[in-house]
Order: sequence, then C-alpha cells, then structure tokens
Amino acid sequence: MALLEVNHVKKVYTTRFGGARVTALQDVSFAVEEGEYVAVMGESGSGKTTLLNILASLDRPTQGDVLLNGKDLNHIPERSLAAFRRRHLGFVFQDFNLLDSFSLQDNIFLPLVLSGKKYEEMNERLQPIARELGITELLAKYPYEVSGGQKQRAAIARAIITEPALILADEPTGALDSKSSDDLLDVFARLNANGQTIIMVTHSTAAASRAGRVLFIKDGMVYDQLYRGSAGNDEMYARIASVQTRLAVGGGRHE
Ligand SMILES: Nc1ncnc2c1ncn2[C@@H]1O[C@H](COP(=O)(O)OP(=O)(O)OP(=O)(O)O)[C@@H](O)[C@H]1O
Repeated sequence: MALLEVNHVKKVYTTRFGGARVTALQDVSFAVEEGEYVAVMGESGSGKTTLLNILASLDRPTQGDVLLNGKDLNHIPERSLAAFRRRHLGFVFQDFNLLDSFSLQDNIFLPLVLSGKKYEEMNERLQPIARELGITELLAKYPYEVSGGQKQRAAIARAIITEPALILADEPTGALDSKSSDDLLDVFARLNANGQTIIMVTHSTAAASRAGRVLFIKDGMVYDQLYRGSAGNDEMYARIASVQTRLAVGGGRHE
C-alpha cells in the first residue's frame, strides 16, 4: 500500500455568492510510496497550492479522495483534523511561520505542547534534531534574532519533532539566498536518506533537481512526471528544464 494515494481529485472553487466557478484541479491522481521525495512543479495558477492544501487536509476536494496510510482524509471529522495533522504531517512554509514572541525552542516544541507532551520528552526529542540541524546554540534566540536559513532550520525541526509520516513543504527555499537554499536542500536530502517522505512544491529547478521524482502540474492535471532513476542532480536539472520548456510551449503530454 502506498503511503499517500491521490485518486481523481477535482477542486472547484465557487465564489461566495455563487458567481464564477474556478476549476483549480481537474483530475489529479498519483501515489507516493514511503521514503519518496517528490517535488511538485507547475506555473503560477496551475493548482499546486490547492493540491498541497488538500493533501494537508486544510481543504477538501470537490470530487475524489486522498488516503494517507489507507485512511481517507474525507472521512475524518472536522473536529479531529487539527490533531490528525499534528500527528501525521509536518509543514515547512516559504515564510517559516514561526511565532515571533516565542524562542526557537518554544516554536519547535509547539506541536508537542499541543499534543500534551511533557517537557522531558520534548527536550529528549529536541536535542538530537537540533544537533543534526546545527541550531543547538540558537535555541534560546527569537526568530528576529536569526537569519532566514536558521529560521527555516528551526521550522524543519518543528516539522520533524512529531516524527510525521509525511513532510509537506511549500516553496521552502522561496525566501532564502542561494547558500541557505543549498543548505536547506542538503537537510532535506539527509532527512530523505534516513527514510523521511517529503513532498515539496517549488518553482526552483535547482530545488526540484534534488528530489527523487518531479510531478508537473498544468491546468489542474498531472502533465508529466520525471523519475530520477540513476541520474545525478545535473542530469535531473537538465531533464526538468526540458519538460518546463515543453510545458511553456504547450507541447503534448507524456503518458
Ligand atoms: N480560494 C479560492 N477561491 C477561488 N479561486 C481560487 C482560490 N484559490 C485558488 N484559486 C484559483 O485556483 C487556481 C489554482 O490556484 P493555486 O493557488 O492552487 O495555484 P498555484 O499553482 O499554487 O499558483 P502559485 O504558484 O502562484 O502559488 C487559480 O486559478 C486560482 O486563481
């Protein structure tokens, strides 16, 4: 059984007064196995954020279903969704989403605090993660006292401290300079090498070239997929660029 199954997902937004309808996703199906690292690419407006929100159980599809570990997200009652997300998913956002009035350590503890964990357990989990991410010395600092790259590492610590089945990252390198982006992508690669499943929405060809598979979304459909196979990052980069060119000029889909 795949870790994540997305079956014929369609999403139509209807404006508040029943006016214009926008089909953000037409018919999206794919599966993600445990341990995969999948990048999702597509032009602005192609439906990436809509898809990520549905995978995150932050929004429900108009049609179709999403199964995480065989559990249909549509069947989780609204009141249990926040706890479900905390237990199974880790989030990394472009703008870090750290609370400014909390130290990095308290930001990282937040999902565990919400799950009612004791300080000793939180601290025991934190120390190896902070070491791995190189932020041990920064834990007492506040988000405004550290760099973007350091903020993003704290955000990753917060995402993985709950040991989620799946990390969902939305443009995680979007606000970082190229050195910090490379560092973040190294962290993702290491997490993935240790078995962490990651889905990352990105506009960056360099970021996507580090993933094991790239899914291209166009007009609310999966337009193409690239599997890394034995390709190195440079070859992957070139292959992604070539699909992007085909996407931009409106060439036929690869089936
Ligand atoms: N809440 C909403 N109500 C109505 N239409 C929406 C809503 N959210 C998104 N859309 C529309 O759905 C389509 C897909 O949007 P989405 O944000 O998923 O694209 P995207 O690929 O993430 O774009 P970007 O790369 O710019 O973030 C767009 O046409 C967008 O205008």
